[in-house]
Amino acid sequence: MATSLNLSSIFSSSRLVTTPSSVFPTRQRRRIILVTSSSSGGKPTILVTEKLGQAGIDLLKKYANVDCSNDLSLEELCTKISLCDALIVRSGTKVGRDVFESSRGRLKVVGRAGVGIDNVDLAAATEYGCLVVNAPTANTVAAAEHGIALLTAMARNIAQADASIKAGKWTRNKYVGVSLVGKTLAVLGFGKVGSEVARRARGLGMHVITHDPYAPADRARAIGVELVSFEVAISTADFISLHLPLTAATSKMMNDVTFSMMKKGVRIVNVARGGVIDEEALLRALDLGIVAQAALDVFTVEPPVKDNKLVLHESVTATPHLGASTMEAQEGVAIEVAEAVIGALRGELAATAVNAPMVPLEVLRELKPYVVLAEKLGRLAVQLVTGGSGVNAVKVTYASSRAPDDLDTRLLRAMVIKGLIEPISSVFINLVNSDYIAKQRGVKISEERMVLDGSPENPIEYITVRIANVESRFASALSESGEIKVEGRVKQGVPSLTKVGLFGVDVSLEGSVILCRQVDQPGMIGKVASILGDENVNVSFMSVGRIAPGKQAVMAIGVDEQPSKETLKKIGDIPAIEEFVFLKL
Ligand SMILES: NC(=O)C1=CN([C@@H]2O[C@H](COP(=O)(O)OP(=O)(O)OC[C@H]3O[C@@H](n4cnc5c(N)ncnc54)[C@H](O)[C@@H]3O)[C@@H](O)[C@H]2O)C=CC1
Ligand SMILES: O=C(O)C(=O)COP(=O)(O)O
Repeated sequence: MATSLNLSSIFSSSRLVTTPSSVFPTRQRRRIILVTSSSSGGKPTILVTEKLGQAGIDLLKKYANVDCSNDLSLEELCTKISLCDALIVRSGTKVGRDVFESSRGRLKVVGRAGVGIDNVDLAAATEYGCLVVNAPTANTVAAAEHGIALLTAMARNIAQADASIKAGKWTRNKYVGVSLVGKTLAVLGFGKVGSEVARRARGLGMHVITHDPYAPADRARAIGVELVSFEVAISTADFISLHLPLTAATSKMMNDVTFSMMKKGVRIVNVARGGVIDEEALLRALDLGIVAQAALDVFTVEPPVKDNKLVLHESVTATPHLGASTMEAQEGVAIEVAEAVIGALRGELAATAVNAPMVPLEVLRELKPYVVLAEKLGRLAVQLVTGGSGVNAVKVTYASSRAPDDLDTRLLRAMVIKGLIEPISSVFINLVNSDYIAKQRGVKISEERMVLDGSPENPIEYITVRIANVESRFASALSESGEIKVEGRVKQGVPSLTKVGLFGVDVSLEGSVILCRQVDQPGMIGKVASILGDENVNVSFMSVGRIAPGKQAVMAIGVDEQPSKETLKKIGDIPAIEEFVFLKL
């Protein structure tokens, strides 16, 4: 049975909502109350701390008192915020815990007029009951155009030549550039911005390849772009353009090791986030000539320090985070964020909300361990995907002896989506935006209810998550029909993994998991445990599921810490182990 989210009903009535511990930090779990008017009973007050398109300001003024105060110190911001119901920022205002604390409960919405919300402390926002919304689509083209502008300017030394001629020189030989036509461009991250960059680069006659394990292959094919592995992308490209979110997996993705795999003389563009590049390593690669040139719009620390060596480097073209700065994009994001902020102040739902799940407390209490289970199954399943076909068909099965009407699966569905998409994206997913995000990414989620006999005491017996039409980096995770399949139950309150592909296992879903397929034989548990023990990795549990004695078995090992690459290699080198995978929960 497919369940759709009727979000407006969740926001209506008393507007009492709560945050589940699995989704948002637990330091201060409290009920969030969204109210529709300012505490003074009159018009709400909205503080705008950075340049915002006039169309957005005009819209805000129709509904609220608008205070546009740029360049506030933290102290000034903290003083003003206690008099404001909403705050609108771009990337230059740090909205940390102290801001939420200082608001003393009055601040109800933070609007980010752009995509990245790394400058807003989401955990604190949620704890203080403050909704955060962003404007994820209106600056996509601007960022893509800036990427292309940097690519072409870099290849033809435009910035350097311009500085030279302005200094009274007429230097022609020094600024001979390189051509783009026929060259290979690797686009890393084939999301909204990356795909627009790819489309434009094709128009420049470039051969475009992309690495994004989660992007739909048909979208790439439609614009003549080849999806390849990370290694192929970085080692064959003449140009690399970064369009990834800054996540744990992408942080310093460009480092000494990855630079050493690149073609000598590669050229790099970064319009994503500074933290995706190890800036020290880039300096070394530039000085060694591995990287011939770089064009950077974003930096780990913004603004960069005055004598930042990258900014001053002759082979670097730098811009001060201008990706979204076109008249059109700024008007667009201003309208997008203004509508979302006004809607949220009115108590309506924002499709671009990045926090604030809303579920009645009674439902939440009962479903709490299943919420954790759903998210972790999604997280496990997506980590098993490999290859370029992309995640586009996910089926979630809830086996329950409850009558279908007696089980609200909206939160579970949202949490499966959260588990599937958050590890691979810059978006934050909750009950409000999960379906929107899944649809936007071309991920079709279907739900199925399996009605079991027996006592309806437990809301759910087990949940199965299947991803169709993908390859797996752990072949044993495939079901008979070729889908990645993971299944879990709540056992004595603890979410547990009970099936991987065709193999039954029994693993509580905490910490991380190593899955190994092996020839079923005695002594395997001991061998793996002793390798992990040698590195002081604490094993929390082990379980083996086999097809038949002496045949193949899947061993699941729960570990508290992430084992080193060397340790994982030692496990893989055990002769009886046919394949293995390390999964973070
Ligand atoms: N410089 C500027 O002014 C602007 C910068 N941005 C930044 O550009 C970046 C991309 O933004 P959007 O395209 O809107 O985001 P998006 O979420 O639409 O696309 C990101 C893509 O990266 C992929 N991805 C995630 N992890 C990956 C990995 N480890 N390897 C390969 N691919 C991976 C995702 O599957 C997704 O398709 C973000 O960092 C955003 O903050 C966006 C707008 C303006
Ligand atoms: O939207 C984004 O992610 C950006 O990086 C744009 O930042 P800005 O609004 O120009 O400060």
